[in-house]
Amino acid sequence: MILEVKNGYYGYTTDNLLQDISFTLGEKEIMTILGQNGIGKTTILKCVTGILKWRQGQTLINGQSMGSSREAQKQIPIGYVPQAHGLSFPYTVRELVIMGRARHIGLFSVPSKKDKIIVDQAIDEVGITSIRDKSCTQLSGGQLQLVFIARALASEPKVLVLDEPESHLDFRNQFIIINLIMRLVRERGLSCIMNTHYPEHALRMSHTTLLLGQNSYLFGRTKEIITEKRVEEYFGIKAKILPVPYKGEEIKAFVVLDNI
Ligand SMILES: Nc1ncnc2c1ncn2[C@@H]1O[C@H](COP(=O)(O)OP(=O)(O)OP(=O)(O)O)[C@@H](O)[C@H]1O
Repeated sequence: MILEVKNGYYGYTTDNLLQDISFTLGEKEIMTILGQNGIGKTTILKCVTGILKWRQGQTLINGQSMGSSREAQKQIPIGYVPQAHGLSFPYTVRELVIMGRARHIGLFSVPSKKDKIIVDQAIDEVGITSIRDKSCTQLSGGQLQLVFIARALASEPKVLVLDEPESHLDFRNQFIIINLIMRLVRERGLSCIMNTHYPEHALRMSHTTLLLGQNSYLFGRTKEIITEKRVEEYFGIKAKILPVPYKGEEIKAFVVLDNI
């Protein structure tokens, strides 16, 4: 196990938004977090990455508390990909990705040759070399999402944390992002935590799922968590989940029947 959250509580007011959240993330595992708008998915990611501090409970990295051990953070660096909104400052793609090297570059230093190689590798890995000198203000939503993923990769993370990376993208681009994340886990050996609004994406790509409800949550193997009954209970949606054989594997098709 590479990362663990133990009994996490968080609230923006005196009330707790998140209560007693616990889960584990294994090596080369993808975990998805599902739940309705405003339920607390982004807040969980911010607490996991240390942007927000758990009110109670903790994030453990390799068994060590992340808050108290800088060594643990160095051993298992976390790359964060926030929800991609448009940028108002016209950085080029390469300039934005170089920002991912911030923790490796001294305060008054300039990027080294090694930094630049790692940045170009990250740009290449997500397939945006042809636009690397373009201004980020001129990119499509899908391209900008790839730039944010490249920026996180440039930090050489062991764990990638992504906030709804496929939201606001068209059908094909959603799938390109999903495939990219699955490839990064397979080939780079990363582990990944990802928020999504799509149960079918969770079924397709994740090993484990945290299903967040108003005052409760479920965590476990994705195929055991995302069932027709749970989708009805947590989303108010009647759906069928059907097995579809493809390339020697079984993909789960998700068919929405009705809302209730
Ligand atoms: N900085 C903040 N200060 C006060 N309340 C906040 C803050 N950020 C988020 N909230 C509130 O906390 C709740 C959870 O927000 P969060 O963004 O974690 O939800 P989410 O599940 O990620 O939503 P979505 O699916 O719409 O992105 C919401 O009611 C939101 O309004």
